[in-house]
Amino acid sequence: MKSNLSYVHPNVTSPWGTYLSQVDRVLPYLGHLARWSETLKRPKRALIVDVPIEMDDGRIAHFEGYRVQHNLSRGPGKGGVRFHPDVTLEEVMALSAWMTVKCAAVNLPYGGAKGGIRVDPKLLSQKELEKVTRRYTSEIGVIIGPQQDIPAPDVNTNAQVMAWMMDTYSMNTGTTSTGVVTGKPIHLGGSLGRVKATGRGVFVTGREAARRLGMDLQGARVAVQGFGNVGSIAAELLAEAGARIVAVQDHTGTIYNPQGLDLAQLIPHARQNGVAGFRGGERIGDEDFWDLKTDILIPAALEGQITAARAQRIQARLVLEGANGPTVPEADDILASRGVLVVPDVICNAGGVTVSYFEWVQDFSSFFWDEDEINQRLDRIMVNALNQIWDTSDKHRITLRTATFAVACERILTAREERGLYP
Ligand SMILES: NC(=O)C1=CN([C@@H]2O[C@H](COP(=O)(O)OP(=O)(O)OC[C@H]3O[C@@H](n4cnc5c(N)ncnc54)[C@H](OP(=O)(O)O)[C@@H]3O)[C@@H](O)[C@H]2O)C=CC1
Ligand SMILES: O=C(O)CCC(=O)C(=O)O
Repeated sequence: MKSNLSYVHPNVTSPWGTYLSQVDRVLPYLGHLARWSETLKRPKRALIVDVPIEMDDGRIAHFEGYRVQHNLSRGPGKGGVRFHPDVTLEEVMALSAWMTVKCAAVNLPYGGAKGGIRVDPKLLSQKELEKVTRRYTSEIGVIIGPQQDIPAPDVNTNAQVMAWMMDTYSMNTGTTSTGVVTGKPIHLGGSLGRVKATGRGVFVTGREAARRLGMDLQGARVAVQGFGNVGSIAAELLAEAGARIVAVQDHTGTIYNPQGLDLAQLIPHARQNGVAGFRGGERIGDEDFWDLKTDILIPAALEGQITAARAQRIQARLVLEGANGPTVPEADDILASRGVLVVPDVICNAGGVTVSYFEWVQDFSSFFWDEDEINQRLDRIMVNALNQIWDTSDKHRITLRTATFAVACERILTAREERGLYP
């Protein structure tokens, strides 16, 4: 039956339109499971909440918040919470769906979920930020929980925000529920290695992809868009492996140095002021970033950044998708036809949720692992998952993105089929 919901026919370059197009591309590889494909195209549950708070000046402000549970076939929902002025329901739907695919790609016992609040946290005081976080947590409290749906950090959220979420949920339920969120501070049940885990996963998949391409990381030129948690850590680890970070871009501008930027100075500078104004490189136009001669490009900001036009200009041989949904479908085709290898978000940035899973397991057992053990387990899971995806890509002659969807969707839909339909 034709649906009258507007999100069913979105623009193909929007996040949800991009995701639906990615699903369409994998259907020929799903065999009999393809009859369950609508499951992938419909979020299981979407909650819109009003988040009212009293601002420091006495005004009452209302913010719109969301929590979408895309699929719960393989386990509880899992996925971050984003605070950003452009967050929409449709965007959160796409982000939650990519979580479903990502968790299955690395074989974690989770479904996919995501949340967000349409708010610019840069305009809030710390007290206002805490109020927004706590009210949002109470409002979505009806659908989250250690066995239901476990939020984590995403854009503009961090360990402090997770601590407030954990505390609010714990107060509301009369329990100490460390397992309700991951990415918490260490002494509140957080895991060693979680802060760097997403960037580390980008590095691990990048290292493996470079090895298969015969690309030496020593001296490889890297450009990074988005220099927050994911971008800066991926850059740091690649630089430790000998790569040269020649360009970084954030909201404040783009900095370029063909000899390599000094990250020990750039990272603290960027945390305070953004990358613009950094003296160890030349300021270039934001659009010029896409023409730079590089070996590796890491989009680590928001969705839809690699458009068809930019895909024609990208010089890198390898794109590591730190961000979720950075490449629109037409750009994917252009990059493939130009021989640019894309390691897709749904495997490339899965390091974060993998260590979130370790955190959740540690919280349940109240037994905590050391950082070496965490990093080794993370490396092993990422490499094994990537190898399987690579084999699938070779077998069917499909992109790594479609291969990741093939591996993941087979797991998701098998679980769906095995659970059956009737209450
Ligand atoms: N944190 C995690 O564990 C995970 C994150 N991801 C994904 O990685 C991406 C980045 O997340 P994360 O690093 O956590 O977020 P952060 O908030 O730490 O950093 C986001 C970075 O992106 C920059 N940015 C935002 N918009 C633009 C733009 N239009 N052009 C250039 N730069 C921009 C920000 O710049 P500024 O500060 O100037 O606004 C900031 O440097 C997102 O897509 C997220 O979903 C994926 C998996 C896990
Ligand atoms: O750590 C998590 O649970 C989820 C991280 C996330 O939001 C993502 O992978 O996009």
